[in-house]
Amino acid sequence: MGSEGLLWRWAGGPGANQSEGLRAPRWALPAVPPATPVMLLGDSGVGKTCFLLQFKDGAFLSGTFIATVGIDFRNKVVAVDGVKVKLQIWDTAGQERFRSVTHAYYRDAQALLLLYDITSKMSFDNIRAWLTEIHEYAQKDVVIMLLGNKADVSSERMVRTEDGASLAREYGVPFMETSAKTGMNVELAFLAIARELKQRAMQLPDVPRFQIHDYIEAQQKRSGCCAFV
Ligand SMILES: Nc1nc2c(ncn2[C@@H]2O[C@H](COP(=O)(O)OP(=O)(O)OP(=O)(O)O)[C@@H](O)[C@H]2O)c(=O)[nH]1
Repeated sequence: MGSEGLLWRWAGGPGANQSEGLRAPRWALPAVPPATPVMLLGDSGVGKTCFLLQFKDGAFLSGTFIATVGIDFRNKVVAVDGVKVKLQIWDTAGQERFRSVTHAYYRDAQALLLLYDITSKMSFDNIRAWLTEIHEYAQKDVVIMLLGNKADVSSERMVRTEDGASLAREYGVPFMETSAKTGMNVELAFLAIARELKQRAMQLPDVPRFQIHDYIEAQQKRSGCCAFV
């Protein structure tokens, strides 16, 4: 699959400081995009790459599972109330052996989509460990959303929707079940994040704060789909 590129600290990832790390030849440096970094996290196999590809290209690659190596990224521009927000979405490797690579990117991320697989109890049980890591490495005010992916495979469900919702409530983060295969709630997850980040950036003292939970619930009601926030 064509990738927009592996992300290197010197190669202009958002927040990347070019005095850090390796120096690349001038021709190899992409322009630094004015993009908002969003990171996909979760165990290997929960569907992070598919989730990103569904959002970016509206496609789902079934069949062979090719684990991500290190970290990869794609850009997508979304419109929030007529204002363009460029998301740079980092697809991280869920495998333990790449953890030290992904840790290096946490602090630059403005939003984190944390996925588990509703057919894998272990991926759900590991969410607490992921949240501990997030609190250790990410910015204090990073936007976090919990997503129970593969909701299309209901016959193999091992994690109840209520359990996902309850864990999200415990940590005070919004929650949705999603499917990278059917596209269910994929765009909504990114739009809610983009809206939250845009509102934060433009927050005026007298204007009430944007409520991401309310936004997701309203959008779900409008589409007649399944809100669990
Ligand atoms: N049915 C179904 N299968 C999915 C869904 N999302 C991903 N898959 C499948 O799950 C497997 C793993 O998907 P990936 O997107 O590669 O998983 P990942 O989280 O990126 O894995 P790492 O790169 O190792 O971290 C693949 O075989 C996908 O086809 C989904 O929403 N529904």
